[in-house]
Amino acid sequence: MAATSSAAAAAPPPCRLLGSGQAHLRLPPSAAAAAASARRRLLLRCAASGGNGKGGGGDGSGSDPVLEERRRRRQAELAARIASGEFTAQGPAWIAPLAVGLAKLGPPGELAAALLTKVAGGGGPEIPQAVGSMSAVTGQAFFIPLYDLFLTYGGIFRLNFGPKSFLIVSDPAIAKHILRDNSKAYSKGILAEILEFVMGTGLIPADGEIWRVRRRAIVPAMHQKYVTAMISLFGYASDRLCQKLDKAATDGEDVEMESLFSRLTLDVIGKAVFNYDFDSLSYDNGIVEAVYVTLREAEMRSTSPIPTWEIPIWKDISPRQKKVNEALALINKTLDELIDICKRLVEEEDLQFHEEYMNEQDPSILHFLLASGDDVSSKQLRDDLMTMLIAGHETSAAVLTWTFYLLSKYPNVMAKLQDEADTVLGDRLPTIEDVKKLKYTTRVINESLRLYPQPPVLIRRSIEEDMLGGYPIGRGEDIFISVWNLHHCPKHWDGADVFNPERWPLDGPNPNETNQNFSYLPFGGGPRKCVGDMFATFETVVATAMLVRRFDFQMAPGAPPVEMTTGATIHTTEGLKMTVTRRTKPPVIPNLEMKVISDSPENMSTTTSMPVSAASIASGEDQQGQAYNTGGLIVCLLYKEKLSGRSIWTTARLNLQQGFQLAKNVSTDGRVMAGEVITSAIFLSREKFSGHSPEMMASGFSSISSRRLPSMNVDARHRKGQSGRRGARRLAGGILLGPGHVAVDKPDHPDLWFGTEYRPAGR
Ligand code: HEM
Repeated sequence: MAATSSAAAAAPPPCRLLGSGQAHLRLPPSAAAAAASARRRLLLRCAASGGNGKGGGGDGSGSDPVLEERRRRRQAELAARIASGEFTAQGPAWIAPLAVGLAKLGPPGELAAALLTKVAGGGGPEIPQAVGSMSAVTGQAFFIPLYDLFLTYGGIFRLNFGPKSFLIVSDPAIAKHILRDNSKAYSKGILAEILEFVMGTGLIPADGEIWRVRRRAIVPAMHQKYVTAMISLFGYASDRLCQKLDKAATDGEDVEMESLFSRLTLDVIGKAVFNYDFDSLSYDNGIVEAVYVTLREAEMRSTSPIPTWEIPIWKDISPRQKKVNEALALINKTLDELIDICKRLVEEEDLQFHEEYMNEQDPSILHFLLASGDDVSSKQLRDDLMTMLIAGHETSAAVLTWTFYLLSKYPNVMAKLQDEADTVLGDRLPTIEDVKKLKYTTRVINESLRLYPQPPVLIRRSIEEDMLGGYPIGRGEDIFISVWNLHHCPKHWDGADVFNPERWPLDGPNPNETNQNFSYLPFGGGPRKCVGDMFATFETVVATAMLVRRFDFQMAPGAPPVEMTTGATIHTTEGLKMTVTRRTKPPVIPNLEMKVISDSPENMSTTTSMPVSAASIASGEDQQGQAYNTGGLIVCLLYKEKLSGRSIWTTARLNLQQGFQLAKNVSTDGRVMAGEVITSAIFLSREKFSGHSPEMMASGFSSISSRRLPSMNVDARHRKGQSGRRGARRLAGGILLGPGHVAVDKPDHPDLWFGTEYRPAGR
């Protein structure tokens, strides 16, 4: 996103950007009382607790009471301090910072400050002023206290922090004026300063002519055909994450979802922007580490009280800065190499450039830019790529993190979501048509972005004089447009703090800043609106649908409380630790005619037709024994019903050779040649291999793995009290060897089950 950008920017530092300082000024008693009572009524549960479950959306299944209490206390304290007038300044805008400066000079200065405030207090209408205090913002994300101040001071007020002063905008009409109607009067200000070291003059920080030229070059690269091509990239990347979660579910390990989402979106954006596979879900290589070092630095700079990176000698000797410089050098080198490779590809290809130009093998934005003949320096190209990498990475990761947090709190939303994913996706990787049908999933993302906007604040600086909300403002004003406040404003939203995807009708338009008249700004608005809005929406919808289709997600027992902090976007303070369990649906057990082959190799070709159903294996001790006696190989077949698209499980008992034979018949796209079977998984009972030579087993396994049998994801549980997963292990080709009993899941045998799921070959 502009996210980072915005984010970093967006997350102006409680310290460096806001400085420090203390105020002591008055709010008229009646106004203070009214504000306090409004706050009591409207007290926002802006904590990560996910709302109170009222309203159409969730059931509000509980948040941490200790956390809630701490939050309530903090807010009540702040509310009381605001009501006491502690934060209220009077007089013209320049007075408070100057008065604070004078007061620091000792008693004479204090006297001068008091006089100044008194004399200046009698002017015309002035922007309401609040004076920030460090103690009000420490220990929580900086945008949270701004919400209470907004309820007191209104849609525009000035916040003075020591010598610094900011205009805080929470009014949709003023936001529209700044972002859209008079956008040329505003630059990115502080944001550009903070991000210069990593984004240079990339699209997010750039202003003026550079921004105009680069935006005109980059926007066309994200055309409809490109975004459609990205859907399969989102699907594959999400599938990789599913595989990781499969393993965690099998191993019974909890997972930290925030970092996994960060990796998922890094993998996506690397391919999408410059065709580089970070594969960060699999490895932590140098370049992945370098990207994270750089991101952390951007966050640190946006929240640090002292800009140590600007101190002449220190910046050259500090180990931290050295590491950052090395990371940047590695990223730049990698980008230069990718640019060179791409240039060669463009020279060699004989595709004609046109509006919807796209190289199928490399649909990246970089490829489009080079093919378009974009006449730009390597440095500018690197700045643009780096900007999009950061913009498209952190925002999407944050959206997924908070969406899954909310889903864990609202199980009824989760159930609806899973229903939609089952119906629309079945076992397939999503297509663009599927994504359009995932309407409820899209509403969940829309609503998640309302409650947790990424970034929570947009930053601007006035470069001309202007009128905001009826108040004149001068040049050089630093402005924070609080998207958080706009999205939580109790006047605009019913149940503002409730996660309620139903507030957005399924058959209505996709909510955006235009149809919500700037009360909803998930992707900004006006000429600087996010260029990746459709990309990001599809990405998060695909990932969400694919994950919830396969897994249930709950907060892990003993997980640290989920609280917000600001980096480039809204982060959790201690991660999002979740327990992931595979969804086990009671299998529909058909009485299908299955071929059961005799145990002896001579009779391999002789097939006996007899009815075999899952129940015949799972329903009793005798039959289980029988299953093992046939040769120890149970093949699970997943049928895809042609008409309904529903999956049906059944099993057949086969001997080893038969199993291998079947595996060989699985084509590389996962379909068994003959019939409707789309995948298979083979489970073996180790003890039962005794009758087969090691050579035969080895050749069987290698033939399976060379066919890339798609049964890579296998869950097996063994009968309670037996060796369990300790004895189970994977072999080549995803075959699970387990010493225990294996049987098909069955509602009346919840402790006996196994399953596998369809994967396209090679995934
Ligand atoms: C859910 C994910 C995303 C969110 C919430 C998001 C949000 C935003 C917002 C709010 C802005 C406006 C910033 C401002 O006005 O200061 C923005 C700008 C931008 N975003 Fe995104 N973004 C997301 C994903 C992406 C992706 C995937 C890309 C690239 C592929 C991207 C590229 C950009 C760029 C280049 C800008 C700057 C546009 C300009 O200044 O002309 N964003 N984003």
